[in-house]
Amino acid sequence: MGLLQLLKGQFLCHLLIFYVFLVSGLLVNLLQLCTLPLWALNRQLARRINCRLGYCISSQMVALLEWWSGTECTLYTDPESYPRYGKENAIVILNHNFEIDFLCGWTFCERFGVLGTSKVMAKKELAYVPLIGWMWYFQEIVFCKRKWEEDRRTVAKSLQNLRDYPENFWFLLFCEGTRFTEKKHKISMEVAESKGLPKLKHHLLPRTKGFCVTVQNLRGTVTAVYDSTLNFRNKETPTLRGVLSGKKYHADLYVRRIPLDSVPEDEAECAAWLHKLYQEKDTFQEGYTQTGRFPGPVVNLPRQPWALLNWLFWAVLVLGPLILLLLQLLQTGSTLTVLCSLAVCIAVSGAVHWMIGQTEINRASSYGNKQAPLNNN
Ligand SMILES: CC/C=C\C/C=C\C/C=C\C/C=C\C/C=C\C/C=C\CCC(=O)SCCNC(=O)CCNC(=O)[C@H](O)C(C)(C)COP(=O)(O)OP(=O)(O)OC[C@H]1O[C@@H](n2cnc3c(N)ncnc32)[C@H](O)[C@@H]1OP(=O)(O)O
Ligand SMILES: CCCCCCCCCCCCCCCC(=O)OC[C@@H](O)COP(=O)(O)O
Repeated sequence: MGLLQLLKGQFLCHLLIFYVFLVSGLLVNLLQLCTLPLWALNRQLARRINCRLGYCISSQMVALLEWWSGTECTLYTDPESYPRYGKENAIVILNHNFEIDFLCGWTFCERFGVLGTSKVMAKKELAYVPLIGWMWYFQEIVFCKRKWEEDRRTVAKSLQNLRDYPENFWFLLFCEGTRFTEKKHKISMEVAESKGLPKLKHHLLPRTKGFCVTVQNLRGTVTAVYDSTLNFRNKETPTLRGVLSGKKYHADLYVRRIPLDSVPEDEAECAAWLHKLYQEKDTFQEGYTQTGRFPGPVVNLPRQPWALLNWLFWAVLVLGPLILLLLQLLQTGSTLTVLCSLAVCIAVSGAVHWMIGQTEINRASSYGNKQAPLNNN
């Protein structure tokens, strides 16, 4: 093991990375808060500023994946569709099997220049995650409670807001609604059976309402659906803790561009269209399991330096004062101040632990663990 690899496993390094993330993230959140009056004066400018501020936070996680862990991301897609990526508004549909799938999604956003504007239909609980959740508020992320009676109005309203968004965006939907577990899979396949739908091997049965309401509200704004299927080489199950410890993974993403015009307008037909899409996705996953690759040619997509440069900028800005403070502490600090500093370190590492915990499947919600009543329209 090289020295660098040894360093990457050290707790102190993790603490420093998280310190930069935490302090810069709080500064960015504060700047975002300062843009509040601007929303009333010039909404489009406020949005553009918040995209860039949000980028300062999310790209740190991308830098962690691309530059710290060295994870490689390979894109399988049709070369004719490729030039459109990042140059149009799109709804992205992704399987939800991995703890870092959102991070791989962000990496692709970064490579196509839409990281700052990337959107997702996220569970409401994530709105309260410090830094990321707060940043999302200013990025006009669509939150749902996964209770259709409550979501149908709020989700449609948030989607309507995106209709005059000033920059190209990708709107991510994990239609399965929750991460894949064996138990959730078994239950959702019982639902599939009761609805007379074919069983899926690698996916949960998709929840169709969020997709249909998205298509309804973003028709005319979004031009395509990017049907994306993610998998990792060597049957790896990547984790954010692994990434933080410098473990290198290899992600493969298969993307099909489907013009939005070919998605039916009628709700029942739209739902049936989505079920059929998931049956096809299941075939691609099965193919990957058998052959270790997706169909279609590979597009070479090198990582960009911007995420790393952004991290270096914030590191210089916030680590400088920390080093000065620590030196002062060593020279003049009483036992009490040294103990207080230790307590701060422990609090910071507790915060890391809690935030990373949000990504862990073994701490996933119980959503999908029991059959919701059928026909809850
Ligand atoms: C070129 C490169 C391309 C791509 C790059 C890839 C990606 C990059 C893109 C963007 C990146 C952006 C951001 C990423 C960063 C971070 C994201 C991180 C995390 C956020 C993700 C989440 O939080 S996921 C959870 C929240 N989201 C969702 O749930 C969305 C999907 N859900 C829905 O659509 C739901 O319908 C709903 C939420 C709108 C409403 O929920 P509710 O529970 O009320 O659902 P339903 O009404 O749909 O449920 C009842 C129907 O479901 C049937 N049923 C009952 N039990 C089950 C069961 N166990 N399993 C399946 N189905 C079940 C029931 O029969 C009802 O059926 P109907 O036929 O009546 O609908
Ligand atoms: C650069 C330093 C990085 C330090 C680590 C910071 C960690 C912050 C991570 C917080 C990001 C949280 C995003 C989690 C997304 C996610 O995976 O949500 C799951 C939901 O879809 C479904 O939830 P569930 O029903 O529970 O499966």
